[in-house]
Formats: sequence, structure tokens, C-alpha cells
Amino acid sequence: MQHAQKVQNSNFVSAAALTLRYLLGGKTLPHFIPWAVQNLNIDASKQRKIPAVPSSYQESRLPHHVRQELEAIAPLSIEGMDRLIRAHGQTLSDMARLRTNTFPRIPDAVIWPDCHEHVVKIVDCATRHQFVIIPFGGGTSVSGSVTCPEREERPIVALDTSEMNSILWIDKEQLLARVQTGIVGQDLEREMRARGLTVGHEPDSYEFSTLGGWVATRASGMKKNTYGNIEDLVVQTKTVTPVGVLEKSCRVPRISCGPEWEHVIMGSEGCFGVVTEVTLKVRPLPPVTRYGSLVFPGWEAGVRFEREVAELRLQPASIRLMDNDQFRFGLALKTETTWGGVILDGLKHFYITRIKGFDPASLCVVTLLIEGHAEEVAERERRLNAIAAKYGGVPAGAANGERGYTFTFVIAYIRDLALDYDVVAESFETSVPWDRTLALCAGVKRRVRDECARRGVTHYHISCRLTQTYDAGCCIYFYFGFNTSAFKDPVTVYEEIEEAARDEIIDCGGSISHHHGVGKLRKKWYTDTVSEPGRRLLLAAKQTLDPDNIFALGNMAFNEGNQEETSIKILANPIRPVCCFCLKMINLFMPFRAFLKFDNVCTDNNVFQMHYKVTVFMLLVSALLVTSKQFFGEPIHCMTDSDKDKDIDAVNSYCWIYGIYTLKSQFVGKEGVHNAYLGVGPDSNKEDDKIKHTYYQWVCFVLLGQSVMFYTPRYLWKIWEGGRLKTLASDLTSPMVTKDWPEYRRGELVCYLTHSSMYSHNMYALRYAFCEILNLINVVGQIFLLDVFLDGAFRNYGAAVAAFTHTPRIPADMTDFVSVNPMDQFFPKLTKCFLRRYGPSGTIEVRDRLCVLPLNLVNEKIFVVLWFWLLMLTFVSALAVLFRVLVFSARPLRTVMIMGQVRNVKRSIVSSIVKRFGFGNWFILYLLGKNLNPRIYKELILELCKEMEHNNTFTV
Ligand SMILES: Cc1cc2nc3c(=O)[nH]c(=O)nc-3n(C[C@H](O)[C@H](O)[C@H](O)COP(=O)(O)OP(=O)(O)OC[C@H]3O[C@@H](n4cnc5c(N)ncnc54)[C@H](O)[C@@H]3O)c2cc1C
Repeated sequence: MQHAQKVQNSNFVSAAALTLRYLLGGKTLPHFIPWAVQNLNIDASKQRKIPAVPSSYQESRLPHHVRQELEAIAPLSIEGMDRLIRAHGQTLSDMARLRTNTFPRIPDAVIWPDCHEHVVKIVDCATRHQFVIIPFGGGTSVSGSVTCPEREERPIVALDTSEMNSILWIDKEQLLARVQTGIVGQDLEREMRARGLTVGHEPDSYEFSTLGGWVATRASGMKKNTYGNIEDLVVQTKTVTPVGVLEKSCRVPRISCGPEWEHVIMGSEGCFGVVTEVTLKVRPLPPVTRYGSLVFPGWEAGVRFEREVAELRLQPASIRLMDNDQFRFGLALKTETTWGGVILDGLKHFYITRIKGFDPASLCVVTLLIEGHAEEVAERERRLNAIAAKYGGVPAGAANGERGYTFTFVIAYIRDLALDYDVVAESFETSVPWDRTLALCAGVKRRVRDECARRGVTHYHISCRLTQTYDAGCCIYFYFGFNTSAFKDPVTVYEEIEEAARDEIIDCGGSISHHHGVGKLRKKWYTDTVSEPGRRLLLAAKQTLDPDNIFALGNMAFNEGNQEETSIKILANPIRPVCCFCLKMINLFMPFRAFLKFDNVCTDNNVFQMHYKVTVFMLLVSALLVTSKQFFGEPIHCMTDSDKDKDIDAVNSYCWIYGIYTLKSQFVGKEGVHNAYLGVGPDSNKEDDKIKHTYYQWVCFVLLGQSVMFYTPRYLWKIWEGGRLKTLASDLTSPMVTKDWPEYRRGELVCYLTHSSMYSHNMYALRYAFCEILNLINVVGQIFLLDVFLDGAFRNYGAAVAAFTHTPRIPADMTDFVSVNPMDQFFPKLTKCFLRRYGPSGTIEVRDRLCVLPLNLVNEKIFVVLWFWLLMLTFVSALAVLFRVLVFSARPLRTVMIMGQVRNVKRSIVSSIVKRFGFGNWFILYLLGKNLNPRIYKELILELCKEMEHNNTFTV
């Protein structure tokens, strides 16, 4: 084992820790270096880059008199190393900056209070002297939340909670404990276990992370199924804020007095104050703890198993599913085994792959941790095995289960070690509803691969793990790392790729984070996640609890800098209304951006997409615009010449519903001279002079109805298509040329296309053609419908507007109604309205009103755009139908189209395939060509040709 490396030999601090703490400590990992060489192309013989200890640090900015005052409260240090250690969390960027000592800002001092009262005094001192406090727990944050804000000009003091580490009391009767928040997870658990109790909160970082950190980040532990997440465990919190101590007056299990302010503190990431004490639920120690594992033939089977277990609420304390890549990474961490062990492993391998027939390249593993009484554990295990069997899963032993858990602890150390070998790596996580889990995992991996391909990242690892399950969904962890030797700034490359992956996560319906929090890294998605009112609530809470921005960490929606610009104060900023307007506009379109997204697997063409993507998007946005009071105010506002109209709302509604009108005769002449406004003037009492405008209230419904109609052909095609192409192509679409296109996939595709009769896909292709014809009929029908809706105004509307815009007429030219701007004719902004009512003596009085229709400013443009768009769409849809008829009937054209998809393949090869294929099979092949990686597609074509030559069973 030339490459075998003893982890124990490492002089890297993390690796040393690794050796002491875990099952792997001091053991040889014979498979690890070969795995890293093969997957990440590391140079194991290379001299490790061990960073030097910094020799100088930034000057402390804490004024001497403040320092003296703080020293009188609690121990304080301005030593460089003390400050550097508290300047960072555990993100990749933190690690990179730590190794090069390039933090733009580090704390100016570190202070160690040991009780709540100390914290009260420190916060009071900060308020008087205006310095910033950063609460610091275990420093395991992976969101940049403890990193000092770069632009902060005030002195920064890191408030290290590690001395507040006592358990204040334990009530075994009530099963409660009051604990100071600086206690580290494993210390808390050790103390509890010594008393026959457990808190059961075990995040993977629990060797270092603290109770305060858990509360401040809304942490989640691996045994959350039995004990709950941190928000389920906390009964009461005590928080020191600059305006006082926030604490519920009673220690009750639940209180119907909302909102729950403790939930404002949970997940506040240190921005509101310091959590000093917490009352926690504790449980008696379970008598039995058993590990287990199950092997499944593939990721999908494993996810479906997890889904059913969650549905039945049968989750043991922990249940995690690793995908195939992660499983193989886990195998690489196997230690040297005895001969007996080797034989046993061989037998297991034989059983799984030969007897059960699992493909080693796709199998996945579930690790289990079951706690409880012996009978409960045995029964749970039995039921889980029975469910697993339904999905083709088989038990794989306790040792594998335990190794799976160790793996999640050591992986962070390996990340640090990897930096020495030019490999950067990091994990990121999300929560996702069950119905989107598979798509999200596939989408993110694909996105990462695509991003790597774009940047020339050739050796990388991307894998995922399903770690926590709920009724409504689950948590997915991704691991991504790559060889950086070709990059000057690998951390930026990593961050760009992770950002793209997070965008994909959000697009696929995942969350900003399941438990790592927002910090500074995920701020970009904060407002979208909680909505604009949600962001304002956060700012309002900040303004109330910390008006001077003492806890200026700059996490979540808060700015990083001296002035908390995002706080409520800035509402007075004159630029803000403009920004707000733009943001509102952007937010308005956000829900529809999915329409513009490109599908991973394309089953149609651009013309088809113009119907159900572009047109539907346009119609929905238009419908939304005409209903958005926030931009244009009320759709109608009628003016009166007296103050007596107290019932103006009723007047507005009446005019809006029953009719406003303009007068043809008043469009002639100069506005303000010959008439009050265009179309508005004295009534001629001739019925044919009136142009009634009654359709405005229906515009939104018509647009919505049209969008449904434009989507219908797509909907039909989706149903008929049935995901066939996705099944055929989904894992072969990446532009990254893969040398390891699995043999069995090649066989599957060739077999699918050749071992079916030439007519088997004709119906598929005909249905597609039918949908194209439907598109054409629909667009023509919609033009007629709009014309009827607008009383015949639509048919020439766009052309008339264009003509008027080209040669605008001056008022003197407006000698007749036809010469008026068509936008004003059909969408007047000012109209007449009259209503009748009884006078004091019973005489019917007619009241004249002038109504403003601000929405017509939008309507007039919407219909111009629609006119041009629908006309163009009709034209291209007709061409598309014509083209389809030609393609399906002319074989040479089909050959040319395939030739256009593959390079350097002889025409005779393509033509021989097309000759044997009916237009249905050709259509599938053509769609595959649109989606598959070009190299894979070319190989498929050649393979098809070979197959046809050798296998005469496939005949025309
Ligand atoms: C290898 C690894 C594995 C991880 N696994 C998990 C996991 O399984 N589950 C999980 O949830 N997270 C996990 N994390 C993330 C991290 O451990 C959690 O966010 C943890 O809760 C942070 O605790 P901490 O004590 O280290 O807080 P720190 O990193 O010190 O601080 C985090 C934030 O909390 C604030 N804060 C800390 N203490 C207080 C306090 N007393 N009062 C007010 N604010 C405070 C800080 O200001 C900061 O904003 C992991 C991280 C790593 C590196």
C-alpha cells in the first residue's frame, strides 16, 4: 500500500485531534489516498503546506479607559492570538483567511464573563461607550455569522461565553435543567449522562458548539427524531439586550400568548443580544443504543423508504441516507482489517452484489441509530427492515452503521487536512418538501457539474446525504470539493459554485438553510425567504431591542457597517421610495420566473416554448399589473364639483361597473380649447356619440383565462409525454464530457430505440404535432377573442398605434375621430360618468362626474404588446406546423436534421438509421440529440448503427 497514510502521522492539528477522538484514531486508511488520487487528483507525495503562526496582528482599537472599565467586570485580553481565534467560524473562506492571516478585521478585545450579571454590565458599558459586541460560543458557525463586519469603525469586543459553562440546577422530577449558555455540547451531555439523563441534542459539531450557539442559530441535532430540534428542547431563555433582559415570566410548557418572543431570539444569530441562561428539557438515558445499516439498490429507493418511515412516524433517533458517491467516500475511510474482517467484508460484498444483484455504482446506504428499551429497539428494527424490504433494501450490519456516524464527525477534519493538498471542500444543506427531494438532489448535482465544466474544474467530488426527516420533507446535505491546483483564487471559485448550487436549491423548492443559518453567506436569499414584511419585522425587532446597533454583526438582513442602514431609521431616505418601487416590481415578477426557466430535459422546441413560457409569463405579469393597486392606485377615481359627495366610494364603484364613457365628438379639436379633455366635454345626448368603456374590470380575468389557454397544449403534451425523455436522458445531459458513461445506460438506450417496432413511437410524435396545431389554433382564436372583448378595437389596434407613432398628428389635424391616437380612443385616461339620484322633492337629478382611469396607462401598452406578439406568434406557429408536416413526411429532411446534431459522422450512417426508423422513433432520437451531451449522442448514433448491422431482428 504505497499510498497508505497513517492519519496519526499527521502533524496537522485537526488530524491530531482526529486520531485521539475517533474510531479511526491511529489506524491506517489503506483506501483513502488512492480514492483521493483517483477522484481529486491529489499529489500525495507533495510537501504539505502547513501555515505559519502569524507574527503580527492588527492593532487593538479599544480605548484604554474602556478597557480598564471592562477589566473590572471580567477577564479581558487584547493578545493577537486570542483575538484571531475569535475572528472566525469554520467556513472555507474563514479557513483560507486563517491560514494566510488576512482577515480584514479581527476583534479588538476578547472578554470572558462567567455569569448573567457580568453580561448585563458589559452590554451596559458597550451602550455607554459605543463599542460593538460579538457573542462568541464554540466558533463552529458555518455561515460567517461570527466574522467581524469589515466596515465597522467602532471597536469590536468578542464576548466569549466559554466561562459561562455551569449547569445551574437539574430538576429530575420535572425533567428540566437550567444551564449557562457557554457550555459545550459534549460537556453538557457528559454531565447529564453522569446523572442518568440526556439532553439528546447532538449536532455533528457538538464537540465544540455551545448551547448559546445552538439557540442563536436554531440548531438541529442528529437525534432530533427522538429529542427534537433545539426549539423543541428549550423551555425558557434569558437574553441580555441593550434595552433590558428579555425573559418569559413563567416556566410553563406552553403559553397561548403570541407571538412567542423567544422565537425571535432563536435564530437571531447574535444580532439582538446575548443569551445567558436556558431552561432545557432533559430525558432519562435510554437503556439500549443500537446502530444499524441498510443497503438499497439506488438513491430513489432509499428516499422512498425514508419517506414511508417518516409518514408512519417510525423514525429512530437518527436515520440517514448516503448516496452512492458518499458511500464510496465512506468506504475509502475504512481502516486496515484483520484477515477475518477481510473475508467477512468479501462475503458481504458477494451477497450484496452477486446474490442481491445490486450495482456497486448505484447502491446507497441508510445508517440507523435506535434508542430505547430493548424490546422497543428490537421491534423498531424489525419494522424498519420490513419497510426496507419493500424497496429492495437489505440489512448491512451495525458496524457499517456506526462507521457511518463516525464518518460525519471526521469529515470536517478531512476538509482541513485537504487544504494542505490543494483541495478545497465544504458542505451545504437545505430542507425540502418530499415531492421535490429527488428533483432537487439531481438538479443541484447537475448544476455543480455544469458549473465545474464551465470553469474548467476537472477533478471534484459532489455527493449528498439525507440527514433529517419530517412529516412534510427532509434535510439534504451536499458535500462538494475539488482540486484547486489550476486556480489562483480557489475559495472564490468554490463560493461561486456554491452560490449557483444554492440558487438551484431555491429554484427547486428548497430552503435557504435547514440548520446552518443565514449569517453573512446566505443573506442574498433572506428577504425572498421571509418576504418583505418579514424583513421589516426583523428590522423592527432590531430597532426595539438594539437601537444603537451594539450587536452589529451584520448577519441576516442587517448591513455590515457603522450605520445600520437597513434599520427602520432609513425609511426617511428619499431614495428609498424609488428602491422600494423597483423591489416591489421585481418581487411582483418573482413568482413567475419559473416560467422562464429552461427545463433540464427539453421535450419541445422554441416555438412551443414561446406559447407556454413567454406568452403565459407575459399574460400573467400583465394580469398582475392591472390588479396591482400598489403601483397605480385605485383603478378608478371619480371627481365631483362639490364636497357633498360623501359616498364617493359608491360613486367610484358604480362608474367602474356600469359604465364610463367618452364622446366621439369631443375627440375633435384642441384639448383645453374645444373640449375639457380628449373625449370629455358637454353631452350631445346622441347615443351613437357615446363610446362606452365597460370592459376594464374584466381585463384581468381575460388575461388569466388566456394564460390558461396558452398553457393547455403544453399541459396535454406533458401528460402524453409522461416523462419518457427525462427517464431516457436525465443523467446524460451534462455538458461535461464523461468518460465513464455507464455501459448499461448505453445498452438501455440502444435497446429502447431498436428493439421496438418502427411504429411504436408514432403516436408519441403525432401527439406532439397535434399540440403544435393546437398552439396555432389557440393563438388565432385568442386574437378573435380579444377583438370581440374590445368591441372590435383589437384587430387593427397595434397597426394603428404604430402608424400614429410614426406620424403623430397635431391637434389641428384632429378633424375626425379616426385621426385621434388609438391609445386615447380605446383606453382614455379621463372619462365621463353620470348617475341619477332623487333630489329633496323627488325629482330625478343627473350628476355628472369626471373619472380618472390610471390603469389605462398600463392597459393601452399591454394590448399593443399583445397585438404584435400574437401576430408574430401566429406567423411562427404556422411555419412550425408546416415544418412539422414536412419533417414527418420527408425522410431526407429528417436525415439532415440529425446530421445537424452530430459532428463528424458519415451521412450514410445517419441515413441508414433514419431509413429504418419511422418518424416516431426518429422524433425520439432527435429529441435525445437536443438533450444529450454531444459526445454521448455521437456514441449513441454509432452504437445504433452497429446494433442495426448486427441485429437483423430490427427491420423495417
Ligand atoms: C463540522 C460541523 C458540523 C456541524 N453540524 C451541525 C449540525 O449537525 N447541526 C447544526 O445545527 N449545526 C451544525 N453546524 C453548525 C454550527 O455548529 C451551529 O450553527 C452551532 O449551533 C453554532 O454554535 P457555536 O457555539 O459554535 O456558535 P458560534 O459559531 O460561536 O456562533 C454562531 C452564532 O451564534 C451567536 N451566538 C453564540 N453564542 C451566543 C449567545 N450565547 N447568545 C447570543 N448569540 C450567540 C454568534 O454571535 C453567532 O452569530 C456544524 C458546524 C461544523 C463546523
